[in-house]
Amino acid sequence: MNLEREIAHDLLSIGAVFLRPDEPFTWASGIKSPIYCDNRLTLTAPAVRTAVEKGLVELIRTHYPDAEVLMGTSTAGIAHAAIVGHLMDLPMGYVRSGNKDHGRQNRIEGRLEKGQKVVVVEDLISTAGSCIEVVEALREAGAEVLGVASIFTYGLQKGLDRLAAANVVNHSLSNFDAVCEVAAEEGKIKPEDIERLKRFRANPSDESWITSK
Ligand SMILES: O=P(O)(O)OC[C@H]1O[C@H](OP(=O)(O)OP(=O)(O)O)[C@H](O)[C@@H]1O
Ligand SMILES: O=C(O)c1cc(=O)[nH]c(=O)[nH]1
Repeated sequence: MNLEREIAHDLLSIGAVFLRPDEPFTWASGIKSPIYCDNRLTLTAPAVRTAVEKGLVELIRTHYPDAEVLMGTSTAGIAHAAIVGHLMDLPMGYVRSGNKDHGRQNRIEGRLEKGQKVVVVEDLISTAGSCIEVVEALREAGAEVLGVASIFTYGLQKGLDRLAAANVVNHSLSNFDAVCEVAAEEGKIKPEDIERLKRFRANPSDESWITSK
């Protein structure tokens, strides 16, 4: 099994992937979705957490060998950035969603020198809005952002277009297609629901999948 399928299997095995076409989730972007992938649950499942963090280490070594600092996205990316930073013996910090309104009023936490080569650690990419905001804050602070390392991506066209427009590279351990494939093989999803999921992924703003079965 390749890594994206192994991680898909791991996420499914701990119940981190919720398929609920009849009772849609609302994503951070406001999109109504038949699927929600809760990577936060990997933190409380040590065997899967180990697979995820080792995967992220390999991904960063392969795609961003010059990384000098890891920066987690708030909040779900922070723990992963901390664990991977520890495993790679790299400095780690995180980027808040906005400036803190007391203390040092930081948005970026941890020391960051101008010109340092940074990899952003994100748990999940839907529309890519969150990770692009983080990259922009880091660039504004003078960092050279090598790219994003994430656990899961939906591969939505909107996300891909936004990443390209912002000149941000992303590499993910697993993705929507791998989860659908493995879930179907393991009997964890009904064939008719796969069709609805695929229609959703092709065009999330067309909500006709909600009423059709
Ligand atoms: O690609 P996007 O459309 O930006 O969506 C993905 C983001 O949404 C989730 O975070 P959420 O806002 O739920 O906050 P959390 O990390 O604090 O749980 C997830 O952890 C990503 O950061
Ligand atoms: O876009 C989101 O908010 C989102 C989607 C998803 O599947 N999982 C998650 O944690 N956030």
